[in-house]
Amino acid sequence: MADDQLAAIDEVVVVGTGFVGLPLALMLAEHGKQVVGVDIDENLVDAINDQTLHLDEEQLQTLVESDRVNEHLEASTTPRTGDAFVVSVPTPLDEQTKTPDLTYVVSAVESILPYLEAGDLINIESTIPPLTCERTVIPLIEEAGFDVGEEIQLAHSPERILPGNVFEEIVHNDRIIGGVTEASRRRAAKIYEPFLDAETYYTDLLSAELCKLMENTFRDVNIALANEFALVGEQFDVNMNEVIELANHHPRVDILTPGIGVGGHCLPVDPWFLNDANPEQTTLITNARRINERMPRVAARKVRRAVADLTDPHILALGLTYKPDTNDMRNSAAVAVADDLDADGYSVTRHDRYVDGDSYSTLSELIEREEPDVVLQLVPHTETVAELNRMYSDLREDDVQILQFTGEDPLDPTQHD
Ligand SMILES: NC(=O)c1ccc[n+]([C@@H]2O[C@H](COP(=O)([O-])OP(=O)(O)OC[C@H]3O[C@@H](n4cnc5c(N)ncnc54)[C@H](O)[C@@H]3O)[C@@H](O)[C@H]2O)c1
Ligand SMILES: CC(=O)N[C@@H]1[C@@H](OP(=O)(O)OP(=O)(O)OC[C@H]2O[C@@H](n3ccc(=O)[nH]c3=O)[C@H](O)[C@@H]2O)O[C@H](CO)[C@@H](O)[C@@H]1O
Repeated sequence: MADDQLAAIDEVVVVGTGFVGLPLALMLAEHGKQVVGVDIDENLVDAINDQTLHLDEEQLQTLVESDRVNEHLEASTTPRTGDAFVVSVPTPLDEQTKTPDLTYVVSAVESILPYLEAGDLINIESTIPPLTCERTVIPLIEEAGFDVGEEIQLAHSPERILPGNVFEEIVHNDRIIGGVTEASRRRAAKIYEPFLDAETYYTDLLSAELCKLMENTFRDVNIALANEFALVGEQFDVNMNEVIELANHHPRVDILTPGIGVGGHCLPVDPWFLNDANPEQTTLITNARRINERMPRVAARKVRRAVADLTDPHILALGLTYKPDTNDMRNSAAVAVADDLDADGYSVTRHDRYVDGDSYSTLSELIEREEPDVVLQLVPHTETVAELNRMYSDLREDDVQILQFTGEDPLDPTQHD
């Protein structure tokens, strides 16, 4: 079937309006689609409808406040009918068993079923384990009496946006669309057509599921390699970042940056989905995970060593997010480092202006209030780094030790004393 013979997509129901679903809903509404954003979080639904959301990317915030978006986007706690349903709900990891938790996907698909009509499209954007569409999603739709592929089109287009650069990436990242049929994937592409300025690649459902998991596993394993290099470097007392930079001058070498650990919603989670699918063949992947999970303990050890000469130091920990210039604390290595020091009996006070808003006005005011012996910068938020830079000499005069995991070697807190 030629693309122009596929039924139009005018009304889109986005189920799960969090980090992934909301930007899509905003983009579609801005481009004139009639969008219903469904979420079980009533506060979020109200905030979307009242336009009182605060997003940390300027262009997304502009969309939240746009009249056009307001006219075309309505949030609701229950689905409605529509031409296409996009599922963007969480797919967390059961921390005990390291297995995927599909309960949100199941309840989201179940919530759509009463509103489904022959001719509709369901597109899963959530990151899902291999064969989730075939073994979980398709049976749910078929139990509701629909023939998947004939009456209901099904696609999986995993989201690839990078937190911190969502507006740019939602438009310019190439899209992978797996479909149960050719018509399903081509029709799913129509969802993105209004704003996508990138290539679309078509495949089957399973390949799309695997592709997303492989992308994040690739990054996680490569960060683990950088971290392992940093651990090797420890014994030689060399700055491994400099060595990595030298190695990266090789035309086929591109080593990533070692750090205090790998956080976020995706990299610490998705590799386990592959492990769950095939435990025997994923030993490199799980070893890499374990290395990355170990890094906060390594970082805490470095801090302990750096403050060993101080008696009962009061440590002011700055930065609690999983990476700089975001307010997202999910699986944050910085929190794990602070927890480790806490558990060891250190007095640690934590602050992150990206997370706790106006808990302090200026860093100097906070330092005056807390009177720390050590300022430990765990996350290099641009603003915090600039503030600390300005305060170096004053802090040194007051005998405050400054440790920053942003120095030349990210695993060795640069000491200014
Ligand atoms: N955060 C990222 O960087 C990112 C990037 C790419 C892909 N992903 C994947 O996208 C999916 C969503 O992640 P996220 O970061 O947007 O999560 P999120 O927690 O920010 O948002 C998910 C939303 O779904 C809502 N929800 C849960 N169950 C629901 C239901 N049954 N019906 C309606 N709403 C429901 C929640 O209330 C929440 O608002 C996950 O599979 C994730 O792995 C995330
Ligand atoms: C393949 C890929 O790119 N996927 C991205 C990723 O987004 P993310 O924000 O989770 O990714 P990162 O920015 O890599 O950060 C993760 C953690 O790794 C630490 N880190 C990073 C680089 C490094 O050299 N050394 C490090 O130590 C960093 O501090 C942080 O804690 O998953 C999203 C959801 O699936 C994707 O959509 C998105 O495309």
